[in-house]
Amino acid sequence: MSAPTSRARAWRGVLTTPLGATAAVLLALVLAVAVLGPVLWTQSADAVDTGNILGAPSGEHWAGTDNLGRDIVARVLVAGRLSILLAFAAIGIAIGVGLLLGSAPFLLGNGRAARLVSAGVNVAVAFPGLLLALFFAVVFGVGATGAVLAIGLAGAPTFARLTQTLVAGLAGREYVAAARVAGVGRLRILVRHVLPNLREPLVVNATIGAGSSLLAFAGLSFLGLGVQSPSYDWGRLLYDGVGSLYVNPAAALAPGLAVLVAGLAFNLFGEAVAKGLGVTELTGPRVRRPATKAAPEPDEQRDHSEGRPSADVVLEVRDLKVSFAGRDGQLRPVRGVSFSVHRGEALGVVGESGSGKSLTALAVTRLLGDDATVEAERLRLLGQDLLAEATPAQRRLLGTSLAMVFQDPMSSFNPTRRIGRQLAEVGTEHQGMTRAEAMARAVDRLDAVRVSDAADRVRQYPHEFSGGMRQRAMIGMGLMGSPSLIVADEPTTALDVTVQQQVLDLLSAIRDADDLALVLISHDVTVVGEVCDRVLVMYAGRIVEDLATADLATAAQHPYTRALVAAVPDMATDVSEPLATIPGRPVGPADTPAGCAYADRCPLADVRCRSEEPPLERTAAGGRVACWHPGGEPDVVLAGPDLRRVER
Ligand SMILES: Nc1ncnc2c1ncn2[C@@H]1O[C@H](COP(=O)(O)OP(=O)(O)OP(=O)(O)O)[C@@H](O)[C@H]1O
Repeated sequence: MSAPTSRARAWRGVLTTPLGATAAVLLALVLAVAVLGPVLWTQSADAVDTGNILGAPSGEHWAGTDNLGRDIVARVLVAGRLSILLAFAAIGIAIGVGLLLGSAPFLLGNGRAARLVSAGVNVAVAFPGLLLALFFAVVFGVGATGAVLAIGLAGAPTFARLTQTLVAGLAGREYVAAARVAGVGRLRILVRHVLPNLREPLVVNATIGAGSSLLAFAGLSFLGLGVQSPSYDWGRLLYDGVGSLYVNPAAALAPGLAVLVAGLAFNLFGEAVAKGLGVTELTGPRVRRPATKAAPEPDEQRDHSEGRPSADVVLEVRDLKVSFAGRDGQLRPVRGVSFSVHRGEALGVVGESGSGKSLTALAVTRLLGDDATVEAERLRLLGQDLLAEATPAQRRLLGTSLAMVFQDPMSSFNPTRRIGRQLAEVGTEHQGMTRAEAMARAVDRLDAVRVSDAADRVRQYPHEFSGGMRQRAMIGMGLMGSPSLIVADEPTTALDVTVQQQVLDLLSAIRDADDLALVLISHDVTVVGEVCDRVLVMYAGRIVEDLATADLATAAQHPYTRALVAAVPDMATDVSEPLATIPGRPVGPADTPAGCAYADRCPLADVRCRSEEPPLERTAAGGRVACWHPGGEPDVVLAGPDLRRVER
């Protein structure tokens, strides 16, 4: 139970700082007055004394009396409850409307309607809050209800903007992506995975907002637009007190002081909590088919394993391109990638950072954001066209046939939900299971991925799992359905070496047991060599070589593949010598040259390499290579740190 404990510790930390302790005491006092005020002092607050009208402060009446001789201090104490309730109601409206508007872009799928809502919120945020409140106060009429609605609605844009920012941040988290892959609808993702994570920033901001609402009420009541007689809040008392300012200034001062103290208490407490808990937030891709179908299929578009029966094909990718609108024109980090993966096959994708491995995987799993344009001649999973708009059937197919394993097992799970419930969601969403059945399946799947004491573990939160266990649980989540394909993007990079091996062994075992297809993305040739049958080597958004893993060490044709392999130290590496590295830096999508993208780093490059891009052509060994000098002897420079460090 370390979550509640660490949370409790954080709260204790908040309360033991001078600022936190002062704010907490002040807030407790204010709330105590709100609760007890009307019970203890209503009688004296209502006691009319016509013999002491507008009396000056005295021992009996510390702040004097009002125009009916009633005790000002007692009235201020009684007014606390209404003032605070009104502020809470207004903040409730602001949060409710803010949540609706702020989550709308996520629910609307970031299309035109979503952009319209965002633009509306941005305009409203730019509008001065008090002016908005005045506008609404006039619209809703004079009185407490009008003031609550006015202040609530005027505060909504700020909360909408906050929610929008927080939701956008959480929408990029891997557990949200995992839920999307699992086909969970946007509304459900919002309710289950996104909103629970907004609790803390929202509570902190609501606390601060309550302080500001108190001030806003005082402002409206002061203008005569708030609470009307005979009811009274602090603002109303202020309004009445100002009328007799020259006779008894304390009549205005006392409610003013109450607003100040209560506002300060809420604001300080909110700030202290934000500081203590580390809350810093205060206050599907466009899929397009190519316009014209490429005429005859070039050799480049056919891949290595085309001889195999088509019924075996799990994933088929032809001429996949991913582009983004850059400041200086379009960027295309994936420039025409074609491959197929068959049942039972493990395909590795290697290449240095920025070569387009992850974008390729994300395009296949339809997890790219709205800013990406995906084009492909063909993109099919189990024969289903992934380029078509996602129908419920397609979402189900993606949810049950495709499992995605991400790099960081911590961010792959929603930290606020128990592991078991997160796994079980796949069962209840896609397989029509009851909660109990899905939970039983979750236990079984955790067992299958070798998580010990699975029956107990399902009740734990992600942070109670070790890194390796979380990654195994993530794989278990993929196995809740009956996947035909597992896409694992750097699944071991965040783990230590011994745990890495366990996860790789597990992936291999699962593939063997269920005859699954596996796409394993890694910058580490050794990892891929260990698990995969076939390797795609990517460079600057293209496949530069496609070969059997067995050929990696001895029969690679492309100088880049050879350099990658040569850069991996083995038992024969002389430890007194610097480790091999590839000279130069990989080219980015903005500076891809006209000829071969690797030419600047290639020891074999000649004039042709620098002017003409080599096509991906079939090799005698049955692979594919894109090089004008395949098989030429590369001259690997021995210097510098190892490849992994060069890449990062
Ligand atoms: N949203 C984006 N907008 C513009 N460029 C992008 C975007 N996402 C990725 N890129 C660029 O696309 C290129 C390929 O990125 P990708 O993440 O696929 O590389 P990678 O081979 O997986 O590298 P890594 O191992 O570091 O994850 C990079 O140069 C990256 O900067």
